[in-house]
Amino acid sequence: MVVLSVPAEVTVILLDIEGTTTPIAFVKDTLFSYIKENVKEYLQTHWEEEECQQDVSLLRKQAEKDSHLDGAVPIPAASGSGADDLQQMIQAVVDNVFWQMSLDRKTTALKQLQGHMWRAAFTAGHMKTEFFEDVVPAVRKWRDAGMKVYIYSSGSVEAQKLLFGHSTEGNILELFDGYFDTNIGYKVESESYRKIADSIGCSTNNILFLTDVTLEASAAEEADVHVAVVVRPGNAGLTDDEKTYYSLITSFRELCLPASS
Ligand SMILES: CSCCC(=O)C(=O)COP(=O)(O)O
Ligand SMILES: [Mg+2]
Repeated sequence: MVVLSVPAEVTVILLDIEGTTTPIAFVKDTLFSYIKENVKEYLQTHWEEEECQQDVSLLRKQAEKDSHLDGAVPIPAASGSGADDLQQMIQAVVDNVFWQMSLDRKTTALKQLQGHMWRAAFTAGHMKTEFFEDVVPAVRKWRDAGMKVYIYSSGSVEAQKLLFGHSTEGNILELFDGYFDTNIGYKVESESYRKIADSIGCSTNNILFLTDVTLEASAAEEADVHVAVVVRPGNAGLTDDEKTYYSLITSFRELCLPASS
């Protein structure tokens, strides 16, 4: 087995979800399919609720920012009160969600709605999160060795807690010291990693970030965070340059913690 030595200054391991702890196939075929199949009915059922109105309002603001993009789907401002107007509005939101998902956009607005929609499916036991088999044993081992373990995903913190609270391994929320999402900043922006370090109360070079996406790895590295790129079945391929440049792991078992941890 290839081993990657974790630098002695690392005290925090920061984990991405999709493509790192969890197969992309689970996210696409289960989580995202659920949204596509249920978004219209969800909006029709929950439209009058405060939480749903906040989600729609955030999506509308995002749609305004996106108006210059090719194929962007606008969401009209609430106007009349007729049933036809309501159905048109709901259809615009549905179309906007489908458009954003077709591009795998990671906007806070889309992720917030998705998190709220998954709540019913997870709490009813209709969905259980899948992890690569090495993930949970490794996280337990890291924690036993004194490491802090955090999650940083584009999925909302609320969604992250649903994922780790309802998994094929049971409720494993206790394994994590905290959760970050795009409210702290996008994963492709270096500043997000500085803010995460501030929030944890450590230096950026105390963090090792594991992700499948090299744009995220590059942003983290620019902030002086240690990174390793996770290569899993179903992940996007890497270029030869990326393979040479980044430390790669195919399993969390390949990480070797410093002796004092
Ligand atoms: C709670 S994560 C659900 C998956 C998701 O919505 C997503 O965008 C995954 O992004 P990641 O940053 O974990 O690659
Ligand atoms: Mg990922």
